[in-house]
Amino acid sequence: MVFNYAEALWYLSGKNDLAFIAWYAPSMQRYSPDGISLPGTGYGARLKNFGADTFDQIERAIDILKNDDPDSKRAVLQIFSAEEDLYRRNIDVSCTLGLQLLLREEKLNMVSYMRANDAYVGMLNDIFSFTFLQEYIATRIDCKIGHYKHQVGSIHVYESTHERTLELLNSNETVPQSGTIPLMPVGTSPVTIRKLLEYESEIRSGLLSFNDMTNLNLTAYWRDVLMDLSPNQDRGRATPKGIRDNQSLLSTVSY
Ligand SMILES: O=c1ccn([C@H]2C[C@H](O)[C@@H](COP(=O)(O)O)O2)c(=O)[nH]1
Repeated sequence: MVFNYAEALWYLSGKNDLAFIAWYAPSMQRYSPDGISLPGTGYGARLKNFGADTFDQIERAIDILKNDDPDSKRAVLQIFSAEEDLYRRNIDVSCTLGLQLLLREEKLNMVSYMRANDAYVGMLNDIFSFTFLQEYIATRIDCKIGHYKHQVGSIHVYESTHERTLELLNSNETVPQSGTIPLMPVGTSPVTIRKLLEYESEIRSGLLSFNDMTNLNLTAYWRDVLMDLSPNQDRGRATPKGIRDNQSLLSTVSY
């Protein structure tokens, strides 16, 4: 879960720097072609700084659905770029083509379109971060969350995780369902996200300790997220977990 919140915030930072995400998951270094960035997997740069004009697609989608055309079929967050090097020499090509937002009956639905998804390692992370984004946008529009549809061209597992995948599928393990699911607080804004990102950077620099976090001027939900990111967090503590909710929202996951 720590990685999930870190990845979601990393996307909202609008950057694709390796330093941020590798702090939570050092294995991400493997996918960086230059040791500095993740040009394909760092979706935040595409979402919030698309192309030469560094266009913020998230703010545009919110503006369209809020102020231009709530019924729009055009609120698409484009991630994959035709300019990416698709040859094997490139180790980091975007797996997500784009995310579509559809506001219907006052609920915000999301459809994700992926060219490829690793069902064992990548899928849950992707579903977490995309539905987190869906919830963030719904909060900004001030509407309820609708369905989430996950569309994938090639969904697969690798030989290295094949055994573990089969074990998981054959086990009786179930996902614990909690009674109440905290929702992202009303009033969450770009200012909130900016503040969170500043605090997150202080966590990585060792300037913000777990104990300092109790005094931050943040709602309990966002304080819990930050506490989750802290290296000296209390791992037994209950935290807001969007992912539990996501499972019931999924309408299709296998193709
Ligand atoms: O957000 C992501 C990014 C990558 N991958 C996985 C899918 C593929 O298994 C692999 C990328 O392989 P290529 O198709 O780029 O070779 O990474 C995901 O599942 N989700």
